[in-house]
Amino acid sequence: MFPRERAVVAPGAVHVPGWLGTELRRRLVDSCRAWGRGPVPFRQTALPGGGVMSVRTVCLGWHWQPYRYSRTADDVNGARVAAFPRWLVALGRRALEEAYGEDSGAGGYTPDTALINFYDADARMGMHRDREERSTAPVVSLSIGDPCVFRFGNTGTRGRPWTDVELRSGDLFVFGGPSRFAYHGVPRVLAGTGDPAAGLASGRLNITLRETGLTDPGTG
Ligand SMILES: O=C(O)CCC(=O)C(=O)O
Ligand SMILES: [Fe+2]
Repeated sequence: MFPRERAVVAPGAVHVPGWLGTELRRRLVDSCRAWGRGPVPFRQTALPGGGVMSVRTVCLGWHWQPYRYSRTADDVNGARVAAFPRWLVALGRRALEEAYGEDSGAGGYTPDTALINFYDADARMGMHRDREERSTAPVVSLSIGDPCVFRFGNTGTRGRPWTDVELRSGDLFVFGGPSRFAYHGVPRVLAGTGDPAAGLASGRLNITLRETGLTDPGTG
């Protein structure tokens, strides 16, 4: 086993292998299970073209649906999504500091939404940009469970050039700065055993933390 090296995949896009220890992975798995019990369950997102995403998703703070955020999960059960917890803000700040260093402005990072995606062995995610946010703050991505191929492209087109990165359990990937609005996707999940030590028997969890830049109507 060779230690995997941290890598700057594109300007502002940093991969830090094995960043999450067992305790945090376990806490995240437990928390994701609890969030999936309500107020809004995991759902396969319906796309405007009639398709359905293969991943199962639940959101915190703000609910994402193609292609906007709202406080209530209008395409699921209409409930207001669970609050975005303070400890995830702190984790997001630590992640930015890890990726970009001490003077990265991580202290001002205040993610207010998380998209939690569960991939079974056949799930994937097409090339897309995270662009419903009204903030240019970085996206912090945490992976737990089965490895996957994460395809990180460019800001101009869905196509090449791109770099394929294997994301494994515990890996951190941050994309900000010139890479914030780059295309990316998950062409495949690699056969694996989940992460039994973290309490995930199979599949892959990915959690992205983001700043929406949104405020509730009437609150400023
Ligand atoms: O699963 C991943 O690693 C990426 C997820 C993603 O791109 C998204 O939720 O927008
Ligand atoms: Fe994304």
